[in-house]
Amino acid sequence: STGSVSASPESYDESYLIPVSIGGTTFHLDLDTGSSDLWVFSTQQPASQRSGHTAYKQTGTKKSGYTWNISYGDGSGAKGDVYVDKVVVGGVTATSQAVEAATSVSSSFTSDTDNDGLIGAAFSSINTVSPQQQLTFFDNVKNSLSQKLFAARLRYHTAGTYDYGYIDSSKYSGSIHYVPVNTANGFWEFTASGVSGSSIADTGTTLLYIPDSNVDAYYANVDSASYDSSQGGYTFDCDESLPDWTVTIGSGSITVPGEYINFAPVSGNTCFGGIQSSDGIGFNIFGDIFLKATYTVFDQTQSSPRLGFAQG
Ligand SMILES: Cc1nn(C)c(C)c1CC(=O)Nc1ccccn1
Repeated sequence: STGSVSASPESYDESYLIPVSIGGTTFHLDLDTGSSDLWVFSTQQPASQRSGHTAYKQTGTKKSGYTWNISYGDGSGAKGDVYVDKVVVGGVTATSQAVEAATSVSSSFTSDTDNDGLIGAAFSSINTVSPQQQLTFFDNVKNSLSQKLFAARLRYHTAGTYDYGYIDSSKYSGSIHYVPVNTANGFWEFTASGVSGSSIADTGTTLLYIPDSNVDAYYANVDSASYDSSQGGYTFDCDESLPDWTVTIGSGSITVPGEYINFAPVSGNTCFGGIQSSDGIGFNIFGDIFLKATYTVFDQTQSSPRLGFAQG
């Protein structure tokens, strides 16, 4: 089988949401290649915590005694209990998917009323369900796909797609360049030339986080840029045109247009940069600012997983 689903950006491309059918109800979830839990808002939460969200009404079978608790690097988090239900994404069906229903979520999730939860697409080795880890949607369906892969085509300020089971050559230019993936930490982890340390391809993270030295070198070419500790990153005049950022990954190179690196206004005519420091995180994060310039293939067709990057 194959499938494709639209990925619609929230304002400023803060995240990209896909429609997911769970037990016959449609939820709008953030497909996150940086985590491995499929969790949704649920009627088990206080009404005030889930106001404005589509909430799961336990249509599936409860897995008694199973719980989950996830914390994300930005300090957000959620927890709850576990059901098994039918999940459909872009026409691809997992008949018995672990659906993690929230009993509590942190404030940033409650306040983002477009987002009804996350569908993780990293490796199942970092799923947080206890006492038995559960499989991601992709792990559950990959054997039924024509090819064991999915591909992300996120776009700047407009809807993109996630393709399942096939590569759509109309969505990129040039060729796809593949690099090996280190799965030891459960992420789609790879090495990028000229960017020190390990990097992860993470659709669930908004910005592009790279080492200080690369960040400083980039903003040295932006006259109005400075590091603003009150905002927690580099800011600049919203009207200043920004340089492109190019990186070599394997035998290919990807260019992020400067326009994509103006993330959003933070106050008046001051804008927050899409490139920020990964120092303190432990790895670099190639989030949406980068991914929206690419067609990225999350590929398990070989004996070892690999990532493919092409210019979008
Ligand atoms: C790891 C990390 N450190 N820091 C500062 C950031 C922003 C991250 C990435 C992160 O938190 N991503 C995320 C957040 C919520 C849901 C899904 N993904």
